[in-house]
Amino acid sequence: MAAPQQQKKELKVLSRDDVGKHNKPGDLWIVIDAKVYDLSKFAELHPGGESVLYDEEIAGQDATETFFGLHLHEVLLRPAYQRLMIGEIKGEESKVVPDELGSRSKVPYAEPMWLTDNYFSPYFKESHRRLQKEFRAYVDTMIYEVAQRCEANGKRPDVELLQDMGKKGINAMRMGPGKHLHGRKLFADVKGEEFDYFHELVITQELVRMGARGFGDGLNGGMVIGLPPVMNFGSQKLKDEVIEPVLNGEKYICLAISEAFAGSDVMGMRTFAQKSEDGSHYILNGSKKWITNGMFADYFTTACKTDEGYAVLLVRRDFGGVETKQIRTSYSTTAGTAYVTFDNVKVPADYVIGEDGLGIQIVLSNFNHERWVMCCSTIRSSRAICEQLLKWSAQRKAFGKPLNSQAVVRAKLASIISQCEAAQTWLESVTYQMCNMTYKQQALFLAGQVALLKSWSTRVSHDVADNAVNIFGGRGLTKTGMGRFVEEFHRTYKFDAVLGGSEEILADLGIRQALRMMPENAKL
Ligand code: HEM
Repeated sequence: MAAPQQQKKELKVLSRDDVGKHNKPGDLWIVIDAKVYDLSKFAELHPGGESVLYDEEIAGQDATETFFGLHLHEVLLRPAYQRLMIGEIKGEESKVVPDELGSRSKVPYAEPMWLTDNYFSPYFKESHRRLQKEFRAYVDTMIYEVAQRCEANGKRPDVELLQDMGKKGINAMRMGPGKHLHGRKLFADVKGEEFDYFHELVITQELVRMGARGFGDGLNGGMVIGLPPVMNFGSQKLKDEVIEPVLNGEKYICLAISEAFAGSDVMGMRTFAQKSEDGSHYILNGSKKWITNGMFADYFTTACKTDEGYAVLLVRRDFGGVETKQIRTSYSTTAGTAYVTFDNVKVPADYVIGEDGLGIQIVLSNFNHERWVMCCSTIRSSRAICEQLLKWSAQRKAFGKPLNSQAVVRAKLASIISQCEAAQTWLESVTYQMCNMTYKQQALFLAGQVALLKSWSTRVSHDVADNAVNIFGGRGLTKTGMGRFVEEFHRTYKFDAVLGGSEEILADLGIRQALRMMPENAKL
């Protein structure tokens, strides 16, 4: 996960004896990793308290080991704390060097195998690798800080950022391969005609490394699931009105399917659209719940019942009668999760997406891809937590030894790392199938695979989150400091286990699909 970078500044060259003379209140220096910090004024502001700094093993001494047992290295890189650095110890070099922005981690298993030195992959070609490299640099330099800020203050992601992503073709790439990319200028000079699901996997997996789950969904999560019905089934008029403004970041869209009355059982929905006698419009009434980006969406891709069965309507906020209320979920309000009510909304008949009566097919056609995107993200987020654990268990000492010297800790690491590797390998194999199948074939042959993969991936996340908190201890339950990524993951991994079909429903779907395909001669 990226962090601010070290700034260059002129430092005094000092000896340990020089430092040792500054060891009391009002005159306090310490050494951390061969650098000298003047904490004289900071001591009383120190979030960990003043007294710990005056301990005789800390004040005027080398506090490296103690410091790294209690803080993330990024603390030292914050500009406010960089100013405390006044010197360096003569003849000594700092050992802890932060990863360059955009670089790959050298921690084993921190990157998927295809991205790790000395390993090979049949799937990822030069353009995937170029995209990964350039997009990681973009995420680290342009998105990371915004993500942390919005995750904390709950405000929607910066419109300027979404528009910049629009200009660079990133929003369009997040919609997956297709004609919408042909001839379009894309990020990292990827050719639209060559863009495949592995490019999309790269973008999705790079985005979630930030560890800010609410922000990740706020960052046009609604577009990823709400725009495909318009792109795949909408009339030319709707496509012309909606697609480009949404991809440019000028307008926002969300998918409004789930209700207080119906979650995974979409057919149980109650929102109803009554067609007018002259057929010119519908009157829509009902409510939708847990609608990602609903708070700031201009368009709502809305599933509802009609006299024909089910339909999907494109509802514009400015039709009137649409109200959105913020739902406070366990992740940040930056995702704009809304409770949406439609109160006698007059929807022109040409805002039906596809045909009235075919709503369920449209809704279902979107699910496979949506679930696959969730697999990409939950599997990569789990890996990012494994990286935190590998680092923490090497850095933290308990009972006089690093945590990783305990066999029980190593056994936990072995179990969750193996699961992450297996999940990524399955994901890449499914992705390869997607690259070689039509959308229809995917629905036929991969719905079960994707359902099982998603169901299992979130079981893996569950195991990772559970073990991560146990290894991090209280810090894994703390929103600031060393365990903040673990705390955030533990609080939010369940979103993937529930959204897009809950774990149990999807596991069952996977098996029902398999049973349907059982050969006749294998049935008793
Ligand atoms: C440049 C020097 C230091 C800076 C800038 C600094 C900064 C911080 C910050 C920002 C926190 C809040 C938690 C976090 O964000 O990680 C914290 C907590 C803490 N610090 Fe420091 N600190 C420094 C040195 C030290 C030293 C030398 C000690 C040695 C005892 C220490 C002991 C603690 C403790 C015990 C906590 C509470 C940790 C917890 O709740 O888990 N700090 N410090």
